[in-house]
Amino acid sequence: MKILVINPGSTSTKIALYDGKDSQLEKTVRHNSEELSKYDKLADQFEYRLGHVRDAVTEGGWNLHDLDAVVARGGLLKPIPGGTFEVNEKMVEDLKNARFGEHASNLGAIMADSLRSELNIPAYIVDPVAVDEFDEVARLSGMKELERISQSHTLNMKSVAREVAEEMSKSYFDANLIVCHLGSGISVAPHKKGQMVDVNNANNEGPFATERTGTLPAYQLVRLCYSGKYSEEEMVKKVVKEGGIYSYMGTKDVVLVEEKAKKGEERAKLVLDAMSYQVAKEVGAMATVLEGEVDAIVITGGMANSSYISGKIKRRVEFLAPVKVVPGERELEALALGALRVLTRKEEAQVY
Ligand SMILES: Nc1ncnc2c1ncn2[C@@H]1O[C@H](COP(=O)(O)OP(=O)(O)OP(=O)(O)O)[C@@H](O)[C@H]1O
Ligand SMILES: CCCC(=O)O
Repeated sequence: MKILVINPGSTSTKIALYDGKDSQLEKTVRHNSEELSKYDKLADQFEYRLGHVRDAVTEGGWNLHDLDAVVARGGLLKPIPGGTFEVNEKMVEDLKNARFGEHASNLGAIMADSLRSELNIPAYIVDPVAVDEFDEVARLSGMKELERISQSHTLNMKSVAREVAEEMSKSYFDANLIVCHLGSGISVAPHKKGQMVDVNNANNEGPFATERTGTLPAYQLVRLCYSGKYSEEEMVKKVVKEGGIYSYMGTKDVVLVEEKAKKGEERAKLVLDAMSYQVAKEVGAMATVLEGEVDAIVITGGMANSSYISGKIKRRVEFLAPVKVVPGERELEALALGALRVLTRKEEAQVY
């Protein structure tokens, strides 16, 4: 079964060709900001990025007409459960209109849909950012106008959680895990027997991350919004793109910050320690969601490559459960396997 995998990120498009479970090609196309700034809206980047996808297929020695299916990372959709979904008209309409917000992964299903109609093959998304498996009790924020929204690194978290559960000779659906994805944003989620029953919204709640503030002191935030110094757009940028490590250190390169900390720069060390401390606190909170029944705590994502950061978190949380570190992300593989489960009829595709 020949599967084309597309994972659009804010500054890159990752593409893979899978023959069954075997990866035949993995390619990351980096897009410079000058190129992307030509497009007003995210959805306008569609043709440009799809061109790169077509080139990658040729580069891999495949013909588009050889493909059995296309699968892409899904983005900000209406709240849906985890799993594999068929790309359909309603989904594409919501994404094109950014009905639930802008996110680079919104482009995934738009591109997959175009190839679906051109090649007459099935198109899927798997475990999108918008997966919502919240317990009702997790939805209340404390202000009736503001419901908590589930937005997280579901794809990588669920894929790594399946793998860790298997290592423990359990099914994902029998295990209780707390998964921390440490990337440009951070997600900390309790996975209770295969359901992500809570998670900090990785865009604006929980620990601060490379570029995001996470939860902020509400009253001070309100005052800053009304200070007259910033427009709404600027405030959103401060929270989502210019917060966290970037706000304190002026860089999003965590390797560089770690080097500075190692050379004795106090501020760099304090920032890394504070971020690790906040992640550990969030794990503690999520352990209460699982009522203390935690089989393992999993640390994954780009920053899990740092033994300094994962070590700091581990020290504070290992009293709760064994800690497993799975650095990096395996989103391309997770997408291919999600499509394959449906193509081999192990799972039924859900309808959006
Ligand atoms: N060896 C490393 N040591 C420390 N930090 C690292 C290392 N490798 C990558 N990182 C950091 O990991 C972060 C990127 O993680 P990742 O690749 O998971 O993020 P992303 O794909 O940009 O965003 P997200 O995971 O939020 O979708 C960057 O801040 C990067 O500096
Ligand atoms: C919103 C969480 C997912 C991401 O940051 O990419």
